[in-house]
Amino acid sequence: MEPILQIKDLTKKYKNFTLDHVSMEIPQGMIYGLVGENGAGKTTTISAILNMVEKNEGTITVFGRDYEQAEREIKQDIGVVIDGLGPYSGYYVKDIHPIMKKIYENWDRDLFFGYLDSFKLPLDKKIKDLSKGMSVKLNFAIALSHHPRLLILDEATSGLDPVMRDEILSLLQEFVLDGTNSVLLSTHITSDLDKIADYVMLLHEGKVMFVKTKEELDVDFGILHCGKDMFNALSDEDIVYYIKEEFEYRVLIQNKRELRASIRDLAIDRASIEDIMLFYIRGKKR
Ligand SMILES: Nc1ncnc2c1ncn2[C@@H]1O[C@H](COP(=O)(O)OP(=O)(O)OP(=O)(O)O)[C@@H](O)[C@H]1O
Repeated sequence: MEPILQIKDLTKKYKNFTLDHVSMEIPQGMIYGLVGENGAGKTTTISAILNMVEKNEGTITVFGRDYEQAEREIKQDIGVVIDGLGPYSGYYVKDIHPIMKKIYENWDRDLFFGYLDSFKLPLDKKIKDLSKGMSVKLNFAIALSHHPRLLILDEATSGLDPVMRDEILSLLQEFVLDGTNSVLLSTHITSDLDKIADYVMLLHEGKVMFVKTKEELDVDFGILHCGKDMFNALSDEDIVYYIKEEFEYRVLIQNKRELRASIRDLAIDRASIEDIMLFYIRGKKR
């Protein structure tokens, strides 16, 4: 099956920052999470995909077509939640329908009003008077109501309370359920990715630190707390990164299962995406 999105060697140079040869492939039916510290390059990646900033190098293929050459057609099949609804702030919620109908060939009136209803969004409220959560929900309703095949979200769930976030995460899982749609989302809230991501890419200072399936992260990685003797007994291949604390070593290990089988009574904790990210950014290589 053709990937929904394919990026090869995407490079964008700013004065003090380079997004450095980022490549990614999002298969159909997958949720792909982009994580990294502030300034890692997540928004730059998404902006370059959407041709909102000019890239220096690289190719971007969406639905099998070169993005630059077929941007108008491709955009008809992409739903985007990347910033607020600034340009529409003076409009009422109900005004969005006639505007979007002109933009999207597949705009689905019933679907849109269905979302407004299920999100309990008031039709007669001005967009600038919506709460943060309400405007995020409206943004999602807009992004989904033209039957896109790819959703691109930049920090879309930050600022939402846990109940609303959960609702949105369920919506995303539903969106990819038929196996043909995909989602690319960047977030600081790594626990969201623990819940729903199929793939995770960690960006650090413009570079890709890793791309792993969620299953690989769960099955391979673990955190071992140990003393010096045990640390010295580990092989270099087992240690991804380590952090030396005052009284112990904290070690991000890979090959969790093999290690458990070969060394008895080893206490290995589960590594969340946040743990893994911290080790990759703050940890040391042996
Ligand atoms: N227009 C610009 N001109 C110069 N530098 C820029 C520009 N836009 C972004 N940058 C720089 O690029 C780097 C990456 O920024 P980017 O917004 O992509 O990071 P991010 O991972 O999305 O961060 P955050 O999590 O804080 O949103 C930063 O150092 C930022 O200052």
